Amino acid sequence: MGSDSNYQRKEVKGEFGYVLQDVPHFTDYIPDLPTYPNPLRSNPAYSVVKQYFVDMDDSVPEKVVVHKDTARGIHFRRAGPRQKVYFAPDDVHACIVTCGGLCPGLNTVIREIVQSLDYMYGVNKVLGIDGGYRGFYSKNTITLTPKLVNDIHKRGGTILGTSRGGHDTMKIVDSIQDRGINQACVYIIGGDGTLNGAAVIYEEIRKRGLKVAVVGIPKTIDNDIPVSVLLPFLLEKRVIDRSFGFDTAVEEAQRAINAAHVEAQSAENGIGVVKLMGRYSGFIAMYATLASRDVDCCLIPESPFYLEGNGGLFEYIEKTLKVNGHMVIVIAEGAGQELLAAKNEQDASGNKLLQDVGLWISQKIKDHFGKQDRLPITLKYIDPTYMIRAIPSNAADNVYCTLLAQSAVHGAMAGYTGFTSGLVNGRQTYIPFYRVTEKQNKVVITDRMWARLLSSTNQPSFLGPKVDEDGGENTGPQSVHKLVLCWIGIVKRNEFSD
Ligand SMILES: Nc1ncnc2c1ncn2[C@@H]1O[C@H](COP(=O)(O)OP(=O)(O)O)[C@@H](O)[C@H]1O
Ligand SMILES: O=P(O)(O)OC[C@H]1O[C@](O)(COP(=O)(O)O)[C@@H](O)[C@@H]1O
Ligand SMILES: [Mg+2]
Repeated sequence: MGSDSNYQRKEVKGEFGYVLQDVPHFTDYIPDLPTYPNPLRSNPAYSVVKQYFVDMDDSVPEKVVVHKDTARGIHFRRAGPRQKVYFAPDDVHACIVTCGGLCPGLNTVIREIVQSLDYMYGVNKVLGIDGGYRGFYSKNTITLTPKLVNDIHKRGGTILGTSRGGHDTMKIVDSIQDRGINQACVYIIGGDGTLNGAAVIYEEIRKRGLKVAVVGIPKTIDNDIPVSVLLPFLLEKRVIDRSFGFDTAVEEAQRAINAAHVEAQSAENGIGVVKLMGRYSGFIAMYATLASRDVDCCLIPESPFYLEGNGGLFEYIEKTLKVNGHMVIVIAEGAGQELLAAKNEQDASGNKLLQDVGLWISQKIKDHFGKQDRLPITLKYIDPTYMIRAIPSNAADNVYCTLLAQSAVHGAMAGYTGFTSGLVNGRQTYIPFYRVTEKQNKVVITDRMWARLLSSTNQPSFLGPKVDEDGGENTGPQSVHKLVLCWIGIVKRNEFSD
């Protein structure tokens, strides 16, 4: 195997097009480091488990669907404990920070990092950074012990607090140095913005030659973690299977959709509108729609829509009300923003501040059907936005958070740095920062999942009027089936989908 590593990227190439997109290691920039046997070797819980330690050559493929003549492709380092560690338990300090918006499971990740460090590696100097990145230099730290964090997974939010914007990389790295922490693991839990920040912190730490592992744990309720790869037809596919908290958020969204459905069903021409989170990516709306089966129309930022005319939303609403007598519309907060008056404002982190598209669309529907008593409708608007992210994580997310946190702890103790832990094709891996900072993950509307949704709701594609073979206009739900078949054809040819 040949290796071509540089400061930014560390790639190992093997036979048949094998590529390992490796993560940085202390030994890349600090010579002659001592190593220690992994304390897990004498831990009764692990010493009986055969092959508990991960083989150095284990890697996980980014793509599992392959053809017989395709190259082996990109791989990531498999996560898990190594035979040797680069920290002696008594020497190492750890700290944990949570940044950005809330997400179910933050407390579970904090709890598991603290407990894994102590129970598996004997590390008991763990500090919590208060209130996001700026807490490194503007607030007192919180001492975290297994006892203190024992019950926190039952609570929503983050016990450490969080914030957007306003951080200074130099001051953060200075504060790590000033505290006299010369051997440290910094666990940074956050979304796309946070991980961009973590990549810069890692670079500064490396520039200063510090033995400080910078480890990210990807958090985003929107599932927009930007790990993507360019594929044929310029389509993108995410690498991380899903982000923690997403499952919980989708489950909670069902409650709002159910309420909207009950309200709509109980009124003549009842319409329930539910707004869900998703600033740039409509994953929550898409999965909540697929899960609920009560939704007749799902609108997401990636798929532009229009209201009036053939194939438009109003026409579809009218048809659905005539056939079913009621309907439910789910709209992601970032959908249709181009139809609203531009605001051009940003939050402290530089994220676009959105207009309330739920209120806007509800009013538009009321105005349209109220015009000349066109169709008497009853519309109820439900906005559960913050409710779906302020709750504790469900069982599946709790398990997922535990694995992410344990993987992160194993990786840092083994001397890896500048990486995030992440589930790839069902396996825990270490992913270099540059893969999570290059792009934003979005619903691909030419992907099989969106086709499944269109087949399930039978909603229009909003791709504009289409002309039939016989020359007539063919718009709305009927043409969706053709579109779906066409997409499935593309998917089958390219196999980029799941
Ligand atoms: N492009 C960026 N480069 C460096 N740091 C960033 C960047 N975007 C955001 N940050 C920092 O990350 C933190 C959280 O970012 P934000 O976008 O609010 O949340 P999230 O990480 O959940 O996307 C903020 O403190 C902000 O200063
Ligand atoms: O917390 P705020 O500033 O109101 O932001 C709301 C935004 O936070 C989110 O819940 C998550 O965004 P982040 O992943 O950037 O934290 C978005 O869905 C939503 O648009
Ligand atoms: Mg974000």
